Amino acid sequence: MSCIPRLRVHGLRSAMAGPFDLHVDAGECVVLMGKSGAGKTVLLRLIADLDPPRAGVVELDGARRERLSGPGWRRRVLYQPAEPAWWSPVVRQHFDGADIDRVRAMAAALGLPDAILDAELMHLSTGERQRLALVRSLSRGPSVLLLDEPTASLDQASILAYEALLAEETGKGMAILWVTHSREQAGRVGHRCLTVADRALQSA
Ligand SMILES: Nc1ncnc2c1ncn2[C@@H]1O[C@H](COP(=O)(O)OP(=O)(O)OP(=O)(O)O)[C@@H](O)[C@H]1O
Repeated sequence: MSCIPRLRVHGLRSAMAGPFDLHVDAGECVVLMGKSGAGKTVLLRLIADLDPPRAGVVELDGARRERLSGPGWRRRVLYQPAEPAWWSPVVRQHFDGADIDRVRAMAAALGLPDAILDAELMHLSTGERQRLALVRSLSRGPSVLLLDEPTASLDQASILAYEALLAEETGKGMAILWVTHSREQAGRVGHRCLTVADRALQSA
């Protein structure tokens, strides 16, 4: 088995945050916790190359981020914000090019009806949109998924289904960095837990 981590972050900093050093192995789920305003979203956005880093290295399977285009990197290292964006009125329009049978299966696993693909986003609940955001993320086959409080609007049964679907994906090798405020959730899903404070990682 390779000892190169799926995701390696070394000395990553922006003008106002860091340095951050961490790694996530293939098939691993690392939980990020910390007070509101601690810098968790800032870290995920730096890793996804959505905000410009001032220094540091980010590698995917040993290859530096600079070797890929920005969009190419973000397809492999996919950031799912706490409030995911939708750019077309109908759900199905966000799944162009996706394996629609797999999309249907994932939606069903999250308790969403088949007909939801033809629904208008403005008619869906926050929790339905939050579950669809995960289906959309997974349908793109990322190597690393950066999840920012992804289950904040869900009931307990939906949360457990959401976690189970992600456990299947880590079982196939996907790596996850998962921001949550729930200690119970961290205990269920996290192989390891890191804490962010004052816009930097706290040492364990
Ligand atoms: N682009 C920016 N420029 C300046 N300050 C920023 C920027 N983005 C975030 N911040 C600040 O950095 C701090 C950390 O924000 P961040 O969104 O990472 O917090 P968080 O840990 O994700 O909090 P929460 O749990 O509430 O989502 C906050 O004080 C925020 O105002």
